[in-house]
Order: sequence, then C-alpha cells, then structure tokens
Amino acid sequence: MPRAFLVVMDSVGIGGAPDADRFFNGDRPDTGANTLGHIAAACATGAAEEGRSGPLHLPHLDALGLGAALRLASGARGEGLDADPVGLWGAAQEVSVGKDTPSGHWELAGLPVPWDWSYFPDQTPAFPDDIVDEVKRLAGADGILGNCHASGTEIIARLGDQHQKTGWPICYTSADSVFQIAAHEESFGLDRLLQLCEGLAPMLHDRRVGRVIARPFIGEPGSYARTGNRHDYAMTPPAPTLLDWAQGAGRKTIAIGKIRDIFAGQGVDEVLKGEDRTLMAHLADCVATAPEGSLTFANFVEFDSLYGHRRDVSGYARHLEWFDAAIGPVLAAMRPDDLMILTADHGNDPTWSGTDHTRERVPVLAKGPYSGQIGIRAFADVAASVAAHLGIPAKGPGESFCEGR
Ligand SMILES: O=P(O)(O)O[C@H]1O[C@H](CO)[C@@H](O)[C@H]1O
Ligand SMILES: [Mn+2]
Ligand SMILES: [Mn+2]
Repeated sequence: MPRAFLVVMDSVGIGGAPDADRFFNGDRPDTGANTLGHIAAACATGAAEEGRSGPLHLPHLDALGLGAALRLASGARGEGLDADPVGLWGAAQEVSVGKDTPSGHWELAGLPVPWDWSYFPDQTPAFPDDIVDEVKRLAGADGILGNCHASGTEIIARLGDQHQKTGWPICYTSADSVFQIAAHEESFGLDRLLQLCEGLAPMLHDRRVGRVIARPFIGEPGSYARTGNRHDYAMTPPAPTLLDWAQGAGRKTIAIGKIRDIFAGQGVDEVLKGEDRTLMAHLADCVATAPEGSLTFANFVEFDSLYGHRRDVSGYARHLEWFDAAIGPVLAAMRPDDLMILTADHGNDPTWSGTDHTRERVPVLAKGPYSGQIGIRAFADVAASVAAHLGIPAKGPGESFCEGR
C-alpha cells in the first residue's frame, strides 16, 4: 500500500506572494521578500561565508525542482540552482490571513484558517491589563517584564537578569498571533513555566490568539541560552485535517518535530522529537520502517528558529546545505510507490528588515510515482494530493496534483 511523507522545511519561502504588500516587518511591507532567492544571491556574491563558502550548493533539492520552483514563483534566478527537474515540482501560495506556522501547516493539511487571528499591537504595553493580571495570578508574581514585541534571544539578554532578581516572567510577542513567556529553568522553574502557559492558553485561545509559547532558558547574566524545552500551546484546528482523514481511514500517522504541537495533537498516533539532526534520523527510520499506508508528517524548524528570525544568512545557507546533503540518502531509500513532498509554511527572509516571518510562495517538490510541472497551486492541494496518493477520502478544498501524472 502506498505511503506518504510530508516534509515542511520551516520558512523556506521562494518569494512572489501576490499579497505580500498586506504583510509587514515593522513598517516595511513584505513586497519583494524572497528567502531562498536572497540567500542564493548572497552566497553567489560571497556575502555568506561563515562556516561555508561560494554559491548555494543544494544538488538534491535542485534536482527535484527547487531552482525551477524559485523561478516560477518569483522570477528570481537562484545562482547555483539550475537543474532540469526530474520529479514533480511547482509552487504554492497561501490564502489564510496569517504568515505564521499554524496557518501554513493547517492549510497545507487541507484546512485554510477560517478566521483572522488576533495580534498584539507593536507598542509598550502590548498586552491588555486583564491578560497581565491573569499571568500574575497564575505565576504568583507581582508583575511581568517585557510586555512588548521582541526577538526572543534579544529580550532574555536584556531582561534575564531582572527576571532572576524579581521572579517576574518575561512576556513578549511578535508579528505572529503569539503570547510568549520566557523564564529561567532553574530560578523560575521549568514545570512552573509550563503550568503557567498551559493555564493561560484557554483565555488566549478564546480571543483567537493562536499560541501561548513557553520559552525556557538557562545560564547566567551575559550568557543566557534558550533550551530545547520550548512548548507551544496551540489552538485546536477547527475542523479535521489530513492527519485526521488518514487516522480516520485506519492509517498510522507519525508526527516528527513540532507537528503534534501545531495540530494540538489532533490526528497524531506517534510523536518523534528532537533537534533537526535527530529529526532527519527519525525521518530516515520512518522511510525504512513506517507501515503500509501510513502518513509521516515532519517539520524541520531550525531554518526558521535559529537562522531566519536571527537574520543569519550564512547560518541559513549552512542549514540548507546540511539538509540537502542529509535528505539525499533518505530520498534514495524510498520505495517505488512512496510519495515524499518537500514544501514550506511561509518565508523568513534573513536579508529582510525586522525579525518576523515574510509572506512568500513556497516550493512544492515531490519524489514518487509522478512527474512534471504543476504550476502555482493552493496550499490545500498538498493535502488533497497526499490523500489521493494514500487512497483515502480528502475532505478539504484542495485539488490533487498527482492525478494523471
Ligand atoms: O524571537 P523568537 O522568540 O524566536 O520568536 C519567534 O518564534 C515565534 C513562534 O514561532 C515567532 O512568532 C517569533 O516571534
Ligand atoms: Mn513556521
Ligand atoms: Mn517562526
């Protein structure tokens, strides 16, 4: 029975979104943002030489059509990405009115977000008093720190010391629909932070704030570092997604990385977590051993969290090159009737101003028993195509691009 592997390279956008002018980093619209295109250009001009060198080298992804998808989506020629695609390839654009991770993943899974998320204004204080009061009550603290838009690494460097002295949680947000709480794992306590976030989440979900995110960190003043114990408390998807369709059809569903959190556990049978390098080993194991008819859904977050938000062009290029080298043997180990789709959920152009995601089209690259160009599709077509390949009913608005190919 055919198996499917849906792999999201978090934030690997390819520009060209027709509605980019309606999304912002600070005051600057996202018009012209192009994560892959600008990284490739920086590499070609010698502007991304930390820990790597020269033109962007992605032979496996390019053979699947990454460079061709970039040209199709945005008209940009990615220097070094010139292969003639061998598989099924194209691009997709989002309709949900959010450039965040849940919006992108839900829509890829066949569920465009049917509402506008709530966002907090880019001002200080950013949060209304009743939310602040609830945080204080749940934390047993007399106040909060932050209460503003911020980058997570910058705000713990700035306020970590004060946090340790007062015991007040550091609360911040971004251009996404998120309420983030940073606290020291030892002086504040990891369990206490997780309980705080879990307790606060229902109030914020009721207001259509998509996620409350625990951001634990360790260390001393001047050397604070975030840990892998981040936890997202996300709103439950308002309707079944590809994961539920597959599970409902009796298929095994395996979530690699953040997928369970993004879907609030809905439709997930098994969870495999870790850093991206560990996740690639999990993906390889799933290709080797996942049962007939199963769906494996993976998210590789470090493109976004370690490099995109940090506006680290060399780091992003390094991670792309690591991913490309590591995915090669995984692709080679697939069975003839397997389908693997490699795509992304939004952009996060590391050459752009600000530290937020960028509205972009995304690549859709597939290895499996299909080939050809699929054009510029809807995100939801990915779910419909996976469902068609698995031979299960699709319940979303998408159309399969596998049919007849
Ligand atoms: O700057 P950090 O804390 O990494 O935050 C980023 O991560 C959040 C959730 O993915 C985004 O909304 C963005 O704010
Ligand atoms: Mn994302
Ligand atoms: Mn992000």
